[in-house]
Amino acid sequence: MEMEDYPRTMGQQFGRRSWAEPWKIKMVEPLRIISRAEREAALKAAGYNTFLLRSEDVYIDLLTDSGTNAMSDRQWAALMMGDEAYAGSRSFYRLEAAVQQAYGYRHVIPTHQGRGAEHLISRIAIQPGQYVPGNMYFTTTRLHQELAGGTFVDVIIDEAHDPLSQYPFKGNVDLDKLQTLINQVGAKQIAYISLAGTVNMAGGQPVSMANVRAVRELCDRYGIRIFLDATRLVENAFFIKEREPGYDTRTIAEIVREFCSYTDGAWMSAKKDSLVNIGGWLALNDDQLADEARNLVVVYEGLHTYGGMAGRDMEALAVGIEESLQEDYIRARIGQVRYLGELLLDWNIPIVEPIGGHAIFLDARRFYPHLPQDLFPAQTLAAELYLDSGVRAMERGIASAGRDPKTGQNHYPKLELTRLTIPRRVYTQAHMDVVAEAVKAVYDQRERARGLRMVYEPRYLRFFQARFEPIEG
Ligand SMILES: Cc1ncc(COP(=O)(O)O)c(C=O)c1O
Ligand SMILES: N[C@@H](Cc1ccc(O)cc1)C(=O)O
Repeated sequence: MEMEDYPRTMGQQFGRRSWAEPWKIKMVEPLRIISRAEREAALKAAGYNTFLLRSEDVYIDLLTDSGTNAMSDRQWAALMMGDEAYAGSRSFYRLEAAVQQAYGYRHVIPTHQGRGAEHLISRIAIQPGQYVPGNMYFTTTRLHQELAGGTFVDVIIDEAHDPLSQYPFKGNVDLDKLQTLINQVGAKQIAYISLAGTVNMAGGQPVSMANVRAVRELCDRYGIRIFLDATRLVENAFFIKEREPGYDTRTIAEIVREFCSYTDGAWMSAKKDSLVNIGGWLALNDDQLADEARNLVVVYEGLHTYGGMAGRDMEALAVGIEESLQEDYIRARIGQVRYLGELLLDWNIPIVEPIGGHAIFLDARRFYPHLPQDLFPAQTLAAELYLDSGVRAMERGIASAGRDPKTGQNHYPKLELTRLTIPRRVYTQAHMDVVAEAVKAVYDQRERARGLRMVYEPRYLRFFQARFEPIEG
């Protein structure tokens, strides 16, 4: 299929007719915008790190799509049905069935959120000294792999590191890179393939079904397992349906099931695709590995029938899984992200293309070509955007990439991005217009930006708590 075949806007896809969200608003939460002088004070107090702002001081919050989703009336009703038994909660069995049905794995171990599950899978499936190839790093995923003694190796295709590449499946694994690693270290030294769909750090880019099938075939030749980060797999399935030959008549639910069938298990941050505010799980097909995970979960998360979630959380999650697979929901979800991205493209503002699933990623290298990466261009852009409009974004560049644990040297990622992440079912098209105009205003003053210097650097996941000061001049 040629790239020209893809509809650039949802509007084009449906001719001249507009689309709208498949829900109406039943409850509202007031927003507040503080003055420019107050924003300057708030940003300074936060060390120019948007993670350290108080949400009260934020107008439109595009920090993350994690746990920031609006639940449906059915989910709120489900909360009342939570069974808060310590052991054997009815709500767990309901969740277990929902995960088995939607994702197709045999064993389900609940966790408080995604990184709880990342911790478990890393502890049980990595031997110290082993390698973990994956389609681009994710911060928490890689850290847990490293803490378990593993070394992450990036085997994503080169296109993923190029914000301008229009390749439709920029999340794909490069089979040659994977084969080279196998040849170099030997299959026994590979713990598993860490596969994510979509790929968060690449711009929410999808993996094709053909690619996961090919990875499966390669791994079968060597007896290597594949574990999937299923956090945004529903969004990935939307892109497969839209772009991959043969999938346009398949349902999102069928695509999700087929994708998972090529993998041996998955971990999940349910705070994204599954439309809840907290929760996660680890799912495995192997009985012995599942026993180990079920044993370890009681050490770190809670009993194996709640894993850190309340019974009500598990009820809401079970409903959220079903809702996430509805076609009209996912079309509107991705459609809203595209709406914002296309406004920015119309103004020639540099973003990662094609537009991905959960966010618009501003390309800070092209936005601020005069700022070297050591002056934190993406962090600077997030700070400037907040100052201009009270819109909160997130750095996804050199600060997020952290340091090599062996050499202590900074990683210098090719992608230096500022992420405008869209919570699900929360903001309207008018909010997207305001955000686009705010980005435009910052773009119009781009020569004035001077960059930041890091003055406090925590040891783990530094971007969450690091503090910065502006470069004067
Ligand atoms: C792709 C991906 N994997 C894993 C995680 C970890 O999940 P959590 O934030 O729920 O711990 C996140 C978000 O943090 C994510 O975006
Ligand atoms: N996974 C969430 C929360 C998070 C943010 C940044 C991180 O590096 C880690 C976790 C997100 O992508 O928004």
